[in-house]
Amino acid sequence: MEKFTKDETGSFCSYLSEGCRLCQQGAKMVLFVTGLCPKSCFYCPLSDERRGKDLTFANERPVKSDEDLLREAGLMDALGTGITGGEPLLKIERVLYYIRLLKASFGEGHHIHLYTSLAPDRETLEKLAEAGLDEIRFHPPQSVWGKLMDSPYASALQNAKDLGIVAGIEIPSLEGAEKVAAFAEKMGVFLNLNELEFSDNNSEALLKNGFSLESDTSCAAAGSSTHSENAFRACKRVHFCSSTYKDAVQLRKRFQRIAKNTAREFDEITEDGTLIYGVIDGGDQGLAEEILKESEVPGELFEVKEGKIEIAWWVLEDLKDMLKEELEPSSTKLFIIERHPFEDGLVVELIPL
Ligand SMILES: C[S@@+](CC[C@H](N)C(=O)[O-])C[C@H]1O[C@@H](n2cnc3c(N)ncnc32)[C@H](O)[C@@H]1O
Ligand code: SF4
Repeated sequence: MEKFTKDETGSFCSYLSEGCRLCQQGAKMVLFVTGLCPKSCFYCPLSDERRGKDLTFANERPVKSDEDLLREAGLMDALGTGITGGEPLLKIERVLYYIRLLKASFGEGHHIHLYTSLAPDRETLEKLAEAGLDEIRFHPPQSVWGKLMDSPYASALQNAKDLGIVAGIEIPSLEGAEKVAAFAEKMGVFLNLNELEFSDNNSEALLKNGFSLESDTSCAAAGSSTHSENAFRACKRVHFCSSTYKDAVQLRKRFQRIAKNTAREFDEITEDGTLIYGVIDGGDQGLAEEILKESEVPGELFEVKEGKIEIAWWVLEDLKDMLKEELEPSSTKLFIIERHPFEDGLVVELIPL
């Protein structure tokens, strides 16, 4: 029997695919190809903004042109891309186009994996292999977990392997996972299990299906990890990715990569990969600029924007009394902000001065 030890986030594994390895470094861009999907998994985490809509995103950035995609990959210094959705294969031509574009722009070494809940035919897999797809992860619905050997997923996995695509199965960790593990073992492929997570959109369905939150501070569903422990015994190549791990490690590392590439001289990068800077907002901006000049604040420590000045937080702290006295009559606001490291990134904290 395989032995396993959990790390501090509750994850454990006996095998990590190359796609997972890069994801753990925060080096995988997430390419959401379309929000369209023919399945209706009760645990589907897609938001209303994406579900059922034919929209494309690179990480959180809407993709309207190739430049949007390439710019996002450049910003985070991506070493690879995970193609997801919705169901990416509903837009197969788009998927093939993006695989070719990414390989042509960043080299053959740019690692690309794809998620699908379908069992594509050989011809589709041939096209994907020709375009350069490195890894594919199948997500069969829970209703077929007990009869996978007789399902089209068996031939899809075999065809993918024969065509030189690294193949695996990726499912949420639910009852019956050990049957999928036995199937993965027979097929000689890896199995990724995701700790079942509550999201804004699936909470009601998860509660209805008998799940509850593991704790007040986590999105994980209680009991999900137990099914992975059973699966681990049935397959040599298993990875259980905990909800905490996704938040604590993957996202933080991706933010750190983006922050390193986008931070201005005066942005402080936090351990979480968020940025902290000061803002002089509204009011008499001309006077604000004058005060900064008179105070001999170096030009690289602030940036003048439409209706506001962004500035090193420590400079703003030093000058806040003077700025308040001079600018308050024109209703200027001073604050320090912490936000996710992209344009209009989510504000984590805002401290008025
Ligand atoms: C979000 S889906 C995206 C691609 C595609 N729609 C699919 O389901 O395969 C990627 C993986 O997320 C996992 N997943 C889906 N809903 C989940 C949930 N509520 N909690 C944890 N993992 C989930 C599934 O294992 C799936 O393979
Ligand atoms: S296959 Fe993926 S996108 Fe489609 S319903 Fe299931 S979880 Fe949602």
